[in-house]
Amino acid sequence: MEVQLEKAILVGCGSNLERAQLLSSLEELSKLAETANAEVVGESIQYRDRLDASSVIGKGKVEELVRLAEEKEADLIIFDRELSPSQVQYLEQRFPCKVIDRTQLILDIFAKHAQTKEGRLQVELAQLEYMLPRLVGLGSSLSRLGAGIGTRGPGETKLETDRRHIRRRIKECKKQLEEVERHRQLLSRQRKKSETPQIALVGYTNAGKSTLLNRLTEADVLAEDRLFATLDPTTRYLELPSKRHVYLTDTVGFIRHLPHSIVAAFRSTLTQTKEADLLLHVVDASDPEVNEQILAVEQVLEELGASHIPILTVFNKSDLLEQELWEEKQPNSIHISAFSDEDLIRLRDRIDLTLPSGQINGKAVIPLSKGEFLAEFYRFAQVNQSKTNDDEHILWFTTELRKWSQMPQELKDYVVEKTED
Ligand SMILES: Nc1nc2c(ncn2[C@@H]2O[C@H](COP(=O)(O)OP(=O)(O)OP(=O)(O)O)[C@@H](O)[C@H]2O)c(=O)[nH]1
Ligand SMILES: [Mg+2]
Repeated sequence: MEVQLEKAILVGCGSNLERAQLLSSLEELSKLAETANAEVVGESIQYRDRLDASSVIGKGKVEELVRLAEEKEADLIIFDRELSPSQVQYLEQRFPCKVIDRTQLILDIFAKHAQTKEGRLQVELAQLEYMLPRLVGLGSSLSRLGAGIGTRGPGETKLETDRRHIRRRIKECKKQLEEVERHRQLLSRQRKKSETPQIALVGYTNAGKSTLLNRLTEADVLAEDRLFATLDPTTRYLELPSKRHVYLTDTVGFIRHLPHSIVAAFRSTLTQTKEADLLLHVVDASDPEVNEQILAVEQVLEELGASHIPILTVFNKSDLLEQELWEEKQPNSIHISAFSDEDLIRLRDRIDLTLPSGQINGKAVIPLSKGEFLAEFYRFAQVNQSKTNDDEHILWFTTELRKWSQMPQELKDYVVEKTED
């Protein structure tokens, strides 16, 4: 099927002092636009210290861009910042085509890529909440947008444009999400109960998180050179060199100015990040904007309440670098290429060393008739005190969490008390 590309003009705006950031952000916007099936036919940056309240870029610049839009037969103008409802209204009246902002573009991509029921509900909720205050007057601005980028909901649906229906749909989405979340919590509680440590892959979009999940666990997650390839979390079992088993979860990537509505809507998906025992922060070391990307990820982690979790920073794509620059600079970091088998061995070892290993203290009671389990028990725990009465052995023991997670269930069945620290 031939995909209809929409012609887009990108517009950046900000102080002259932020010139470098504005340029790189616009470049990123261009990648986002391509991911959303737009063809970029023009770009423009307006440097000004104070943004114009109604038009953002100033009336003269608007006129200039209107001419450019006509000349290039543009279908849409994309602003590289979030526009207020009144700004959208003002700009739409002037331009001969659609006007959307960075947030709307990201939401559009999310809608296109969401696969699971939960992912779709989360995106739709974020889109509708974003839309609601922007529908002004009797005729809605969204219906004026026509079709294409900015009007699509998840799963090829068209977004609701009627204000009353939107309110109703928001309620429905929230209700359904609560149900999905209850189910997710159940699963997560089961995982916690199994005492298997949880590791979450986090990082900027396109850093290589899914590639690493696939390479480490033989999962089959789509990994692609495009932004926001992954929206729905995938969890896989991984055995570390110490034979410890862990869960490894891959989830949605972050980006600069990640819309708040997205962070809010994806909160339940992202709780997996918050509950992890270790975060692998995957960084594309070959990206010139690597520092900004690290900062953006750290900001989102803070917003999620996950900044207290131990982090191992994985500088990925080292095969694209001429020299290794990072390892010495950052503590708790490792430099790898996801494509190198040797590097993956190093990474596994490093995860093993970094993953916190707590202790379990407990008491086990083993019947005399099950003597064979007694010897087994000594293999997995340090016995501090023991007592034998007429029909059972009573043991007080300490063991590392990593050994505990390897202890066979039939042995664990004899443990009658335990505490973790
Ligand atoms: N050269 C090189 N490319 C890599 C490496 N790791 C991943 N890639 C490529 O980077 C692109 C993005 O990889 P993904 O694994 O999809 O990235 P992601 O972090 O999951 O991205 P999102 O899901 O979009 O957030 C793909 O084209 C991968 O093949 C690496 O070590 N070296
Ligand atoms: Mg991915």
